[in-house]
Amino acid sequence: MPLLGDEILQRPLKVACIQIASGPNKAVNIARAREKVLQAAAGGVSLVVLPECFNSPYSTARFREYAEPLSSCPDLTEAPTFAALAQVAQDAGVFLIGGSIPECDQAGKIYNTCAVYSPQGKLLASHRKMHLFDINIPGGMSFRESDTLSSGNEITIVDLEGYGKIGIGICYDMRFAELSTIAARKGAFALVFPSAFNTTTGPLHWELLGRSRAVDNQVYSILCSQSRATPPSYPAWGYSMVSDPMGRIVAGAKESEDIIYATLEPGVIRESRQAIPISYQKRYDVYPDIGKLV
Ligand SMILES: NC(=O)CC(=O)C(=O)O
Repeated sequence: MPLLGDEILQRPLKVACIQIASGPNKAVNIARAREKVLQAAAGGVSLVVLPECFNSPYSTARFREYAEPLSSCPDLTEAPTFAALAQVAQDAGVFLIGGSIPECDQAGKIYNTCAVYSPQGKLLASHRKMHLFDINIPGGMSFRESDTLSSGNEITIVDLEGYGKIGIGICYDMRFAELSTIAARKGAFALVFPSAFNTTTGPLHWELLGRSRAVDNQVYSILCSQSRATPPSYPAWGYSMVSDPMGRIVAGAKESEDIIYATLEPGVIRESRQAIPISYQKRYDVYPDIGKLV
């Protein structure tokens, strides 16, 4: 893991995180996302992030209905959301982390997938949620993504040309520290999580996990949530946030619709790594080097 931030983040990067809620009308969800990406880009940003499941209700029963192929799918040929993401990345001239949407593969399986586009509208990478959100908190939140979704099997690191590399996870993926640590040890300067925590787990773990992943790895973390919706919709937590490598929240939203902005600075990564050089203090003689396990 490099000590100095300059090596991993080549120059300051202005990012925006769009906190919006999705509804049942897919075309409206796509149009709202486009409008907000263009609005954020007008603020001079180079990287824009959308939240998890922004083209559909966050509901296991509805995912198939909203799914689209990224390459091919037996019953579906149209991919209006992926096409709109590519187009708006190009129109806005930004790197776009396209939140996530249900993706259908050639076998007809559905994934919760984040597509990443270049400022020219080229698909740079896609991440399929690796850890499915299957929980049951009595009196709180119950959810079983595995009822309809399949899990991805790859850690996704994307090169944003001219800046450096970022690691991508989707929401529940942030609870699994290994994914973040592997991305950081492979040189990512930021970990980006399109998300939709909820009113049970959000107050307990959202900020804690966002700041922890940043501090563990001395990188920026970017958590981009859906905004709070009214019942019976999924009660997304909101509170999108950017944490710096010291765990300071440098941009944050409340629960309602918002766009937050932050500038990621190489010097902040460098200073945190010089001051607290944990990457050199790790005891790989005692525990295995996680970066060498992949
Ligand atoms: N929605 C998720 O994937 C995760 C979540 O809400 C949580 O971990 O809590």
